[in-house]
Amino acid sequence: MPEPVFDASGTPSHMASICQRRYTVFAAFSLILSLWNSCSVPEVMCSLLNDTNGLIAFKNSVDPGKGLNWTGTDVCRWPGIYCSNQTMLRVTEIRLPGRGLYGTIPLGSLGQLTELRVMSLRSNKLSGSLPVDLANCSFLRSIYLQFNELSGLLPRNFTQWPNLVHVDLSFNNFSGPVPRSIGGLNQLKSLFLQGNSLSGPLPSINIPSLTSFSVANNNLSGHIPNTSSLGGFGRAAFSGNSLCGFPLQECTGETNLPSPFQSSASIGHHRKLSAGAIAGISIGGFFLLLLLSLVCVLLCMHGRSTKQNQPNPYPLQTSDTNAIAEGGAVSRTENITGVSGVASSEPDRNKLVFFEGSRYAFDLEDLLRASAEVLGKGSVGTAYKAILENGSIVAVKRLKDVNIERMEFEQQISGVSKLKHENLVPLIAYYYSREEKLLVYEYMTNGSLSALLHGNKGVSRTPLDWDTRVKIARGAALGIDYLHSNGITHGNIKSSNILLTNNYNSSVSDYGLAQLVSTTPAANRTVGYRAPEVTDVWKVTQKADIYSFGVLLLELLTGRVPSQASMSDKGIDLPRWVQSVVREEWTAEVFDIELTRYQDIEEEMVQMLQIAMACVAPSPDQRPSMMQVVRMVDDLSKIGTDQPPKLPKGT
Ligand SMILES: Nc1ncnc2c1ncn2[C@@H]1O[C@H](COP(=O)(O)OP(=O)(O)OP(=O)(O)O)[C@@H](O)[C@H]1O
Repeated sequence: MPEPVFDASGTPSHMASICQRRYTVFAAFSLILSLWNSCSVPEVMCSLLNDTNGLIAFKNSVDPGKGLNWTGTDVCRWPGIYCSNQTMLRVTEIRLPGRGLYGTIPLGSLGQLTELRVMSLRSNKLSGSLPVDLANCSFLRSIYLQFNELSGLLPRNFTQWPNLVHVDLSFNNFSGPVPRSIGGLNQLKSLFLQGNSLSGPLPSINIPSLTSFSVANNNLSGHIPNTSSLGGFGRAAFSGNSLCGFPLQECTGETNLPSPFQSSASIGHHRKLSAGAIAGISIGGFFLLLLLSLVCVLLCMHGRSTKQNQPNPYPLQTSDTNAIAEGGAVSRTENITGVSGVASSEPDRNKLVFFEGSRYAFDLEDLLRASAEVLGKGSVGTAYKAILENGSIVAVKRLKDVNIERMEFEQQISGVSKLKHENLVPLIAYYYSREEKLLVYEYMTNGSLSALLHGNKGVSRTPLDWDTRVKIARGAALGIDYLHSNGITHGNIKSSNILLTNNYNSSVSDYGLAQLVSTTPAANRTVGYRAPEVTDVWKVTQKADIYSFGVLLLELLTGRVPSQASMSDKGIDLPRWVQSVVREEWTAEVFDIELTRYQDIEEEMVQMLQIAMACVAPSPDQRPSMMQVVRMVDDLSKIGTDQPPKLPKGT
């Protein structure tokens, strides 16, 4: 029975047990070496020496910056190395995610850890191919090597690790075929190979235990094998390849048929092209290019003259980046709304209706003169950031497809305007005309939680620390609880609808819109947050909101994007994935790599995970109410007490 990673106090439990039964194996490293050389000691000691030597070889190769603080003679005390007394204190786990490891895993290193169960080296910069002697680690259950720069072929014979349960090799540079032998891993629960350069057909994988799977964004081609275990995974698991068949589009003609023979045939054909043919193609290509350039130049010249003569009434819709780059005020006839100062025939076309207690003082004219940039396009319309001449900044949501009469619109919006809470984005004003419906909100300076978590993954990224994540979760929970206690269902809880101020106070946006735009088709709404019982996206219950909030908590904990409706899907089914993870011994693997830098947060993270899992319970009745969620988050965060902030490790 595998041990849990954390015990009740949040301390790694195997570490605790190891500490109890730890014995000093060797007095000094020199002694280790002399023992190794003579090897007249019992076999277990030799094996332990192999572990030590293997780890030293690994460190020497991948830790040039000497970031691994592996000192002392007892490998079981080295950070990231775990032993088990069940295996006579042999190394059973190596967990070094995000430790800046760099270089290749050499032969004679990890391949010496013959009792290894868990190899977690994700999010490093490991490169080169996997050493063949990893075959010696025949007890391996979990391999996490995602987000490295590993390359070469995948091991041909995966059945050399018959106990494998979790394999994540995603986001590396592996090439060549997906080995058929994977199909023989009958305990496998998760297989992630997405984001590599794997090619050829997808072999038949029929493993009943498989619950998580992706081969997206490789170069695979041909039919998706029609097996019962692959049939349950959505399109996103296969997208970004040249695959066809369920759940992607049907295979048509020869183009989608398994390709190894086709491609080798066509390569052969290319090789046989004569020099004359090549010259002909080159000359033809040159003239075609010349012709295309000419057409482009003519089109550009024509475009410019048209622009000068005819003002575009919707500049931000058609050329967002130009509008931002030009940065100028939008003129009266070229404005956010598209409402020309002279075009509308409605008597109160200029009326921007402010709600009671608004601290803003501007009218439609001012809004039309504001400079604007597109914040994003959502399912109900486009959102703009508008900077008014008096310096005020507001967010303007230009609703599309609102087909209700003025009176009904005003009634609905007046109800929405009465919802006032520090964790709701304040609605300031609205505008209604036959052509345009606008909602004006307070602008939230720190953008959305989605952008904060998933945007800017470059070196300039500021990590989102644990306390801030808890603060954001709590604010969002309070906002949703306020809506629920007023009988309102949000219907679209997701990270792009949680907006943040400078101090990371979080507010819920887009509340009360479901009623306004009920006629809008909602095909492109995000599905990753949708509760399983919801079949009509506009008819959601408060319990479905709680499910969505649970997914949002999982997003905060894992840093992963929940699966999207769109085909450019980077996400996964978060509740399903996390469930499969926590059933195993590797709870620690779910947490965002960014969080591993902070001290003393394991217990809180595990508690937050429990709250999230309660929220995403498949049955609505089993989910807590939002008020209970707020209480649980409060218990966990103890916000307002004198808790010191969580510091990065090593400080
Ligand atoms: N008041 C605001 N302050 C700052 N940014 C905002 C504001 N309102 C919306 N945004 C940002 O504008 C973008 C578009 O928002 P919008 O609500 O129109 O679409 P969405 O949230 O992406 O999708 P959906 O329509 O399904 O809610 C999002 O990135 C959102 O974070």
